[in-house]
Amino acid sequence: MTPRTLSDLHRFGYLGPRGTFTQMALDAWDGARHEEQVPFGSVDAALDALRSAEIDAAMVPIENSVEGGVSATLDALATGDPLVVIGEVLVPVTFVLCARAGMPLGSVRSVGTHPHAWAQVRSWMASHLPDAVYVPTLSTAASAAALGRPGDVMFDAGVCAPVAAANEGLEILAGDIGDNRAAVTRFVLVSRPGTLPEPTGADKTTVVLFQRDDHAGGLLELLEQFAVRGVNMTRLESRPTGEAMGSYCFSIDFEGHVQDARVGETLMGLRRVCADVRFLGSYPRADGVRADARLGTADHDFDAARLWLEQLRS
Ligand SMILES: O=C(O)C(=O)C[C@]1(C(=O)O)C=C[C@@H](O)C=C1
Repeated sequence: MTPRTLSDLHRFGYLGPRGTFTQMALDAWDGARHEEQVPFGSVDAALDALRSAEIDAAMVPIENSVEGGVSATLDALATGDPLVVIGEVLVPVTFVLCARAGMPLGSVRSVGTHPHAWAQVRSWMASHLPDAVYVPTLSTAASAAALGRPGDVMFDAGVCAPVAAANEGLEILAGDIGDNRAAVTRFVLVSRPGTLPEPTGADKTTVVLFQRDDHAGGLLELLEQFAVRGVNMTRLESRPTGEAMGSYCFSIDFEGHVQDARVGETLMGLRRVCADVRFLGSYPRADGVRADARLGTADHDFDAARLWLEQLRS
């Protein structure tokens, strides 16, 4: 397969409709700003379109600093035809409560928004609209779009980004209603295998690990592979495989690029002790933080050790 480069990507899917935080992430991605952007109703729909080559890449949410991992994304990446992460974007999230013109805050009886957004405004809702019924929507902007369409809606107000409310001509009933003002969501740009960004020295790698069997110290065995090679993990989540009660896989992000010796050695170690290792890509970190190799774990340390072994064997 001819490797694709980032400049070969022209059709970008995202969790829509327009005005989602995911679209903001896509706009923040340099290579996508002036390319075709295609909204999808769900993360699954965007990733299915990517797998069937309808689009070249998809921007999807993966992790929020308050609410944690986005299960729909983690599960869709852990199963099905392989996809790879080729970049990440961090977006600060601020929410507004909006409604059609003429709806006073005191009359709001029901609120629609994405479950991740609802979790981030729970305290505000408890103190300002304690009796409001929550109605889940497929994204924050989907709640604004429903309010903006003529006809009946299932809820009186929506929680979304200010831009989504503005797009639909809605009134802001309250601004900046997030319980944590520093909330940030992390988005990943996903593509089909064949696109591997070059190492930058400030990279991350994502994998999903499937254990061989359930035994005492099984997770420790996996973690040791990282520890002994000085590889720092930045996210670790267990997700049910769906096969049986108690059957879990581990979704992990860690510092470094597959081209780094210590990352390569870690992946080989994991491959030996796991039933399966799904490689989900190496890509530049959005925060640009460089990982310093611990003493004895730099590329030249691994080269020197390999040379030494070769000499012993000859
Ligand atoms: O609904 C949106 O606007 C999204 O982009 C999704 C999403 C998420 O899945 O976490 C993104 C950011 C916010 O944390 C809330 C919702």
